[in-house]
Amino acid sequence: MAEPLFERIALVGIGLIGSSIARVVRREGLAGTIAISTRRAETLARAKELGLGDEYHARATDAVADADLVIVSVPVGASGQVAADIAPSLKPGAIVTDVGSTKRSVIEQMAPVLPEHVHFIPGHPIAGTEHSGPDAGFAELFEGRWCILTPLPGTDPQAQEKLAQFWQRCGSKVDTMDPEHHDMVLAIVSHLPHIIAYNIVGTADDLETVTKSEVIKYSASGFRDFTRLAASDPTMWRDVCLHNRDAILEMLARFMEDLSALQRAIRWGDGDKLFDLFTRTRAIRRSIIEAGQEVDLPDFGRQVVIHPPKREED
Ligand SMILES: NC(=O)C1=CN([C@@H]2O[C@H](COP(=O)(O)OP(=O)(O)OC[C@H]3O[C@@H](n4cnc5c(N)ncnc54)[C@H](O)[C@@H]3O)[C@@H](O)[C@H]2O)C=CC1
Ligand SMILES: O=C(O)C(=O)Cc1ccc(O)cc1
Repeated sequence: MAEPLFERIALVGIGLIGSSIARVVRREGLAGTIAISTRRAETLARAKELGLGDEYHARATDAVADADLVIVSVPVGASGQVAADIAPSLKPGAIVTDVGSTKRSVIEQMAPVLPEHVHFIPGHPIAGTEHSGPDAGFAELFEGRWCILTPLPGTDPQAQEKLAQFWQRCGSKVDTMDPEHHDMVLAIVSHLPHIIAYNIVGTADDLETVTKSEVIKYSASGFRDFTRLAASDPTMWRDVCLHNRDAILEMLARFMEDLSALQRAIRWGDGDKLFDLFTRTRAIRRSIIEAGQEVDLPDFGRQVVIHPPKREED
């Protein structure tokens, strides 16, 4: 087993992401000690039952005391409160990071309350599922997935390099990005798809002419894919919507304009327009597969079917 990267890692929040980190840290021997803390006593007890760490603390201050790396894995709306709680107990020189799906808001909440003597380096593993809680995590979650760091100006390059190494040893590829740009990119590739999924499943649920049992019975795979996303954690996604408001509204405006154009093409029978758009979007799917970015979700055993190129006359 390689040398641990950190003497003591503290995990604040032990849901899907926190528990996946705990599992991979244990598997790869990345920490001398894993100290866990979370808000609810039952979740902490479950983490202990699952043997996710070495120490379990009701108070986050006790978990982070003397930690070299602190990872905050809570819904983004709780980041400021957690940062304020742990601030007085952080060791000088410790690296403090997070995994939140939005970055500008997390920085605005955490940076002002963290002491100057720690290295605060925000992060976001682009890896997850629709499940939540400590039972949902798995050590392979980050394998081959990107982790984006959004360091603040003046960040210590050695601390940044050490955090990048940490994520690489968890199996991730690491990129750095400006927080505003991160929030724009994620708004289109992750936040909007979830919002659209919540919306379409809600629309189906509200229909009077098609019954709920018909929706369940006849749901084609397209609709089923939406129901997976729409089963994601409500607290987490409420917070993402509220904390990446501007970028999401910008992308939603673009989306609705394009949807109106699509609606017009359908209304006026503009087959060429529909065909052109569908051809262009199909190429994006191919690029994702070629770039090796398609994920096989272990709990679904979903297989990727790559269709042969479509003939002109089809
Ligand atoms: N679920 C996903 O697919 C992904 C989630 N993320 C981000 O990771 C973070 C955590 O998400 P999950 O692990 O999925 O959520 P989760 O719901 O599975 O776990 C959240 C954890 O935070 C704790 N918590 C909640 N409020 C707290 C508070 N005020 N103080 C202390 N602990 C608190 C909960 O007890 C739980 O242990 C979120 O910021 C989310 O945006 C990032 C990538 C993927
Ligand atoms: O389950 C899915 O399809 C996801 O998109 C997971 C996910 C959710 C939130 C993130 O910030 C990153 C990844």
